[in-house]
Amino acid sequence: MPLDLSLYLVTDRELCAEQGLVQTVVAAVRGGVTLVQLRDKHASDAELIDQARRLKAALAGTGVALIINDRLEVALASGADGLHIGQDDGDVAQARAALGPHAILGLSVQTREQLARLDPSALNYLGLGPVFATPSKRDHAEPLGFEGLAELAAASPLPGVAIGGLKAEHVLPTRQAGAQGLAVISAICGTPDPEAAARAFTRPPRH
Ligand SMILES: Cc1ncc(COP(=O)(O)OP(=O)(O)O)c(N)n1
Ligand SMILES: Cc1nc(C(=O)O)sc1CCOP(=O)(O)O
Ligand SMILES: [Mg+2]
Repeated sequence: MPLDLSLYLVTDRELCAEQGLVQTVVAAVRGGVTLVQLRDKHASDAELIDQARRLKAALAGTGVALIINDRLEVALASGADGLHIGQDDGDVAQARAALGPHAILGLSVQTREQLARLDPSALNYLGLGPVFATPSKRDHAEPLGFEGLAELAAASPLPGVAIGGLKAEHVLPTRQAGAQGLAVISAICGTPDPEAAARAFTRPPRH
């Protein structure tokens, strides 16, 4: 499955609940989402595997890959296309060994020191953030701003996707900072029209 980081939707249990997880994701993909991450901190493994399988079926034929947040066992059992882990979510080399060479593996990075320590050969992309403070992740690190994002992106040995408080109006500055794309939760999930919300990122208004 090709990796397109342009518009990366990260799901949220509560925000997707109103319209349904699968319906929200399908609408967002119609609007231009290029990659999807299933993120649910409260679901059991069994529940998450079921959600992942339903999402994978819904994404069939779209060319959009499905990534699982945090849980290697769920990624392996569900037939998802990959895994996203943070600095405290386990060992990158072990995850790569378990997933095999073709799966997508992403890692969150917040600092230059973390960048210097990582092994790029085991990874496909980096999540760089947060750009802004966000209520979607209560334990997030110190916001980078676009200046901090640009410093990380310039030093990154891998394609980076920016995350944290990003809205459609941030497409241009995010790209100018050197990120290949934007990862978002609340600007798409939980909006009345996830398709239109995604489209706003792919066709930002002219100034
Ligand atoms: C694309 C992307 N980037 C960063 C994160 C954050 O991962 P992590 O630091 O492990 O935090 P949680 O998402 O697990 O709370 C991400 N999920 N996706
Ligand atoms: C899941 C996540 N990770 C972050 C990081 O900085 O690593 S910020 C974040 C939440 C992003 O949600 P929203 O688009 O609603 O701000
Ligand atoms: Mg994590």
